[in-house]
Amino acid sequence: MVDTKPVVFFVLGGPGSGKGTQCAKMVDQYGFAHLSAGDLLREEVILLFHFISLIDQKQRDSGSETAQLINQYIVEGKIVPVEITCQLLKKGMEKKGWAEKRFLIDGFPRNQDNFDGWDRVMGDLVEVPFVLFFDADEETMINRIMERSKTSGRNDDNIESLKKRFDTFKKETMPIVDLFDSNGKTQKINALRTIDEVFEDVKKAFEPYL
Ligand SMILES: Nc1ncnc2c1ncn2[C@@H]1O[C@H](COP(=O)(O)OP(=O)(O)O)[C@@H](O)[C@H]1O
Ligand SMILES: Nc1ccn([C@@H]2O[C@H](COP(=O)(O)OP(=O)(O)O)[C@@H](O)[C@H]2O)c(=O)n1
Ligand SMILES: [Mg+2]
Repeated sequence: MVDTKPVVFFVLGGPGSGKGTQCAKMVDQYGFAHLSAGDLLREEVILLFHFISLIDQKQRDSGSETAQLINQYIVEGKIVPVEITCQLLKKGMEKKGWAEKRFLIDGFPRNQDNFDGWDRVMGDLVEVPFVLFFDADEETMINRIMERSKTSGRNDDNIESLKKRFDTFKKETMPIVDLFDSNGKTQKINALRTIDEVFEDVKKAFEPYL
C-alpha cells in the first residue's frame, strides 16, 4: 500500500524570530500548508466570544470560560493546555486536506505537554522529518516584536508579556528543540539576516521535499 501519511515540519524559535514570515514564503512559493498554533488560538478566542450570544446558556458558559482561559495564557505568555491546541491543529489539518499536504506547524510543540499530547493523538498518523529552528538573540527579537506591535493588535506584543514569553521560551521550548536535536532532527537556521537571506537557508533545509 502507498504510504499517504501527511508530512509535518514543526517550526520553532523565539517570539519575533521570523517563524510566521518564513512559513508564509513557503506557502507562496511551494504550496506548503501553514498552521500557526498561536493564530489558531487567537482565532478560537474570537470565534468563541463572537458566537457566545447565539448559543444556549450551558454552552455559553463553557465557551466563554475557554476563551477567557486561552486569552489569559496568551497575555501571561504561558502555554495553553495541549488538549485545546492539538484539537485545533488536527481540525485545521483536516480542513486543508489531510493526506496530500506538506504541513508547516508553526509555534508547536512549545513544551513537554505539547510534545506528549501531540504524540498521543497524532504520533501514528503523520511523519515528522525535522524541526526547523530559527535562532536569534533576544535583543533582535525584542526590536522586531516592538516594531510589529505597532500594527499587530496583539495583546501580548508588549514588553510585559514579551518578557514572560521569553522566559517560557527558554525554560519550556528550548528543551524541546534540544530533544529533537539529540535525535538529529533539528535544522537550525540563523535568523539574524534579511528575510530573503534567511529564506535561502530555509529552502535548502526543505530541498528534498520541494
Ligand atoms: N529576517 C528578518 N529581518 C527583519 N525583520 C524580520 C525578519 N523576519 C521577520 N521580521 C519581522 O519581525 C516581526 C516578527 O516576525 P514574525 O514572522 O511574526 O515572527 P514570529 O512568528 O517568530 O513571532 C514581523 O514584523 C516581521 O515582519
Ligand atoms: N503551542 C502553542 C502556541 C502558542 N501558544 C500561545 O500563543 C502565544 C503566541 O504564540 P505565537 O506563536 O503566535 O507567537 P510568536 O512566537 O509567533 O510571536 C504564546 O505565547 C502562547 O501563549 C500556546 O499556548 N501554545
Ligand atoms: Mg508567529
